[in-house]
Amino acid sequence: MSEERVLIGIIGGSGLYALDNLTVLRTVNPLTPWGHPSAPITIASLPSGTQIAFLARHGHGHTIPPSSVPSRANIAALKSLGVAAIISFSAVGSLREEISPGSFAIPSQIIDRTKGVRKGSFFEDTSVVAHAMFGDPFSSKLTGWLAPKVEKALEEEGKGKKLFTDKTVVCMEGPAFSTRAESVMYRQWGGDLINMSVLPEAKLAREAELSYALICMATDYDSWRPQSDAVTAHDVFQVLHDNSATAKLVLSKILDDLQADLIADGVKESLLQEVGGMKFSIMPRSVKQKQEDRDKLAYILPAYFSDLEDAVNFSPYP
Ligand SMILES: CSC[C@H]1O[C@H](OP(=O)(O)O)[C@H](O)[C@@H]1O
Ligand SMILES: Nc1ncnc2[nH]cnc12
Repeated sequence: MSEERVLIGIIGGSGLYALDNLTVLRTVNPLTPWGHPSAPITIASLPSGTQIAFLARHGHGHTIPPSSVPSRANIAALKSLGVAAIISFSAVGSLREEISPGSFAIPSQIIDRTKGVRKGSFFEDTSVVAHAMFGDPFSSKLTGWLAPKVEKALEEEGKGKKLFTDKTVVCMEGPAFSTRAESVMYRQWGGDLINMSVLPEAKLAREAELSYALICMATDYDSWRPQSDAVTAHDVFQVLHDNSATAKLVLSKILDDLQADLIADGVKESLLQEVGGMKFSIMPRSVKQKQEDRDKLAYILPAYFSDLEDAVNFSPYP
């Protein structure tokens, strides 16, 4: 398959609305069966020629609150462009003293504290039932690949920012921040970080068989520290700017390597381990499944739902 396919998707969260020093090739705004993404997606090229797709989760100008992010359209749109791996960024609160604001973290687990108001599955409202495997909600191969590279990039930046791995992120509904009691409770539950964005994004990436990793940038200590004021949006904004500069630097140092490893022979067994993962998650075909629903799902999973011959030849691998 052509190396020009856009394999890497970047989702920018609060404070990360665009990437610098890239050549913008075009912007696209695919109309998916779940609507348009949060914002037009920028297809940009690194100096090496590596192309990436960048999407601002909250829209340009940050107009979309966490509960209203069109995550299904976002993931479906990235998949439609040929993206195979997503690196998603999130501004998070820290639930641990050692994860000071400015620190970076790549979590391995999620605790779901959203309230059921977000559409959380591509299969919702269809006649097709599926249960994605989600015990390990992030791509362990992609997070394992990222960790040493991000750590090295942070060291090279020289600002003393640390990277934490194997952490648990609590995803709350918002938009108000947690109460002090909730914040203390999340710590007791084993939460290390807190945001409002990783769900259903991570679940949808899994359903679309995309490798997905989250890079968290701590902006505050949430509200569990008895001696400190409870978090405010102002606290978050103060740290966002510096964090997003670091995120851009990290990306500039790792994207070419990621592209190379995604297209390297044999890597499909590792970095893209999610491909094929839905095979045993979807209930067997039944006459009760509506054709229109199968057609809709073919947008993200052509290998299982497209009745066209093309589907046989569709390769999710680069
Ligand atoms: C601006 S504070 C709360 C807001 O920030 C985080 O956004 P994102 O994950 O997109 O960086 C958090 O999840 C909340 O949506
Ligand atoms: N304390 C916090 N709670 C939820 N989301 C956040 N994003 C940044 N800080 C946060």
